[in-house]
Amino acid sequence: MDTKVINGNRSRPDHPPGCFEVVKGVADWLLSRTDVRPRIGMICGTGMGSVPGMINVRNEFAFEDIPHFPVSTVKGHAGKLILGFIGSVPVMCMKGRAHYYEGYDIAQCVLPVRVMKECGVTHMMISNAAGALNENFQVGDVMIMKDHVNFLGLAGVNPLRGISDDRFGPRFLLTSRIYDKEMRQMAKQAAKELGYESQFHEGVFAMVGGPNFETVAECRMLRMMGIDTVGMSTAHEALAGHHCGIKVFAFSIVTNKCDMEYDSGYHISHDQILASGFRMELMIRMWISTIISLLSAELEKTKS
Ligand SMILES: O=P(O)(O)O[C@H]1O[C@H](CO)[C@@H](O)[C@H]1O
Ligand SMILES: Nc1nc2[nH]cnc2c(=O)[nH]1
Repeated sequence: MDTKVINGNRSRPDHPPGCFEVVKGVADWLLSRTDVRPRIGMICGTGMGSVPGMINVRNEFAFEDIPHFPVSTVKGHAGKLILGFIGSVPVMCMKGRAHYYEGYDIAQCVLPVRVMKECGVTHMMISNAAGALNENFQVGDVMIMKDHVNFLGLAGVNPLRGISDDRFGPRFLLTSRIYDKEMRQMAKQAAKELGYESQFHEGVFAMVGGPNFETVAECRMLRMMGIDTVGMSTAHEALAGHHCGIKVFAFSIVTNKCDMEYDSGYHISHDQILASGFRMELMIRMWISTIISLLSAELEKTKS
């Protein structure tokens, strides 16, 4: 595969970014450079930059050095793909992600998820920094995603749009059970074992296009719709993962509350969001390693 193509101009009409040949080519490129055969795929979002520190690293690649990979331009997203082990579990972990608002096609945004699948990933853990709409959520809390409202997907900005290739998954996909029940159960059990229960919730996330934060009217509308947290990532990745048969687990770290009142003097910035995330990293690391040790028994059972 040609690795010298420049990011942002890497697709050809006969090889669109989401096509199977490109995805397989990227997976083969990676697998030929590592001995790790990953089972868990991780996407670490804003504020989770040090979470991959728990990995016993075997190989690390900058996104820009991986053919076709979308490169993150957002502060706090290192743009590194790590292959290694958490305990005895082989993992593939993205330290940062590229977002739709950075200008990528939605199919390019989910290319790493499909590459994970082709590399052997069976379970995925995705994080996002999000604003809380639910009045009971506090900054520093975590919300396990039970479901999502994908505003982009509903409007047709959907990674499943375009030529349908059965090697990924079906044309028409059932999405009422995207977030794996067993993994959510393990995550709740892990929070309980660690004594974190009071900070953990389960709820509904909304993905919006960004990059602006929401108006007061938008926040009120989202809350009226029953949405608990809002962010600018994850739903498309979860959708692509579910589509290709990966078991998906995702969570929001609550980095801010949303602005529900006019003239409230409310202020939020990406730097504040990053700082809120950093404060939660130790807790998240403990929690994730507990989930992975609970998951490792299931992974053993399905070892090829
Ligand atoms: O979704 P992640 O990558 O965690 O990042 C969230 O934080 C950024 C805003 O501060 C946005 O990119 C939003 O999507
Ligand atoms: N859209 C959106 N994304 C976020 N990411 C972190 N906080 C927020 C927020 O309040 N809104």
